[in-house]
Parts: sequence; C-alpha cells; structure tokens
Amino acid sequence: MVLFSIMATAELTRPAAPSEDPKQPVVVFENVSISFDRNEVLRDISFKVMPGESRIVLGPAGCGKSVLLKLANGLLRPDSGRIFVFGNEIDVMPEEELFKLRDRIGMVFQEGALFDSMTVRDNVAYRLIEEHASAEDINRRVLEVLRFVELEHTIDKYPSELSGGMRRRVAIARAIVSKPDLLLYDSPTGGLDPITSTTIIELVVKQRDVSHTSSLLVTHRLQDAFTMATHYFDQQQNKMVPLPDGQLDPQTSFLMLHDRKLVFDGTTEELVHSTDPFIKDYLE
Ligand SMILES: Nc1ncnc2c1ncn2[C@@H]1O[C@H](COP(=O)(O)OP(=O)(O)OP(=O)(O)O)[C@@H](O)[C@H]1O
Repeated sequence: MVLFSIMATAELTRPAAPSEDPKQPVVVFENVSISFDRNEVLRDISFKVMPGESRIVLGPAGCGKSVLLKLANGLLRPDSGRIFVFGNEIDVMPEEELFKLRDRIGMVFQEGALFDSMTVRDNVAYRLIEEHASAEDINRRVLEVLRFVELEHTIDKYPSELSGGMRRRVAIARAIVSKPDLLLYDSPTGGLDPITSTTIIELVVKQRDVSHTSSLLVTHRLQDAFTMATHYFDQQQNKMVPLPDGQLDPQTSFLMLHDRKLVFDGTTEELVHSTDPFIKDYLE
C-alpha cells in the first residue's frame, strides 16, 4: 500500500464557491437511520460536508452508499435523524420546496442514466429547459459545459452512438449545467475500464479545482479515491497532475460504511494509517 506524507501547507485549500458561506456546512447528517421493509440499511449516520470539500464514500457492495446519496438530495427520507442541505432541514421539507432545492444539486447517477431518445444537446439542456431558461442561454451554457467535458463535437449525437466513457462525460455535463453548489456522484467510473476511469476522475478533479463545488462521491475503485486525494487539475497545462512532494489534497476526505454504520470519517492520512481490521482489509 502507498503511504502519503501529510499536507503541510494551507495554500492548497480551495476557496468556497462564491455563493457559499465558508463556515456553513453544505450537508449535515445527524443520526440518520433508514430501513426498507424492516431491513435496516443505514444506522445512526452522522457526518458533514463543508464548502469546497470532496467527501469520498467507500464501502462494500450493497452497504447503502447510493441510499446515502439519495437521502442527501431528498429522493429518500430517513426513518429517524435529521438531514440539512444548505442549512435547510430536508427530511421535513415539502416536495415542492425540495424540487427548488434540487436546482442547486447536480447528480451523476450510476451508469450515467442518460435519456436514450434524446441527443446529447437535449440531455445536457434538460434541467435548463425545465427551469424555463431562454433558448439563447440554453445554447450558450450547453456549449460551455460540453467544451468543459471536451465533447462539443458530440452535441447532435445520441447516447447509443457514444462510448461508455463519453456517456459518463455527458452525464457530468448534465449535472453541472446549472452550476450546482453540491455535486453527488454515484460511482461515476462504475463499469468502465481503468484507463477510461482515470479520464473520468480527471474530469471530476477538473470540476472540483475549477469550480470548487462541494461533493459527495461514491466509488468502488480505491484507485479513483486516491487519485482524487493526490492530484490536482493544473489549468495552465490543462491536465491533472500529482500534488507536489507527495502532498494530499486537504479538502478530499473519506467516509466508509460497513454493516449499516459509518465506520470511518476522516482524512486520507487517517484512512491509510487506520488500525481498524475491517478498514485495513478493505484497503488491501
Ligand atoms: N428503494 C429501495 N427499496 C428497497 N430496498 C432498497 C431500496 N434502495 C436500496 N435498497 C436496499 O438497500 C441496500 C443498499 O443499497 P445501495 O444501492 O445503497 O448499496 P450500495 O452500497 O450503493 O451498493 P453498490 O456498491 O452495489 O452500488 C441494498 O440491500 C438494497 O437492496
């Protein structure tokens, strides 16, 4: 296993997105539990996401990582506990208010989940159309995000004409089109080969370092997680590069779920040095 040196400097700390109060958590889970048909999936989960932070959610298959993301955008409601997003308690929020709140949240679903019958343009524009943005604004913004994910040339194609990696890029473009303050990524590299996965993580890191958007990212690939923790996006070189001197990104940290509970909440350094037998086993 690779061990990393502690980030000694504060200058790599990213600022909060301009619309955010840097001291107010973007997401707070307080003692959240949820069951389906008496099958308890999450028990007493508490954690925070601060502005500009990327929190990577790890854990074995079926441990509730997707459920946690769905709780964070109000698609599921907890049985007990409280969830705050942008300071609003969402577990008691009426559906129409949740709808408005979700305008500030971008979600990249498992497998991308694009609309197959729509072109790339319409997939990406979907949310802006729902928000009744003007045709001119929609065009401009769709082109802007497709350029960001380097897929401008696919604008008139259908998802079936794209590779798996391209479809994920479109899914990311669709999630960021309305400039969200929180991004929820559900296994953005799931089912992709390692090389394509790295290009998707490079895009996630680019989004993180260019827009400073807070995020929760579920992944099955430890490699993705450690790439995010050890790299940054260099805008001059227009590529992702390792942080100097083996440093770690101070705003990328980890949550680990196991057997319904949150068994880890901490930094990369703390994770790799954990003496917990389950975590050691998981990392190996
Ligand atoms: N809407 C639902 N109704 C009933 N059970 C559900 C529902 N959503 C999730 N579950 C159950 O909750 C558990 C956790 O599911 P979840 O998809 O969150 O796991 P995960 O950690 O994301 O898994 P994976 O790593 O395989 O993607 C599973 O047992 C699943 O069957």
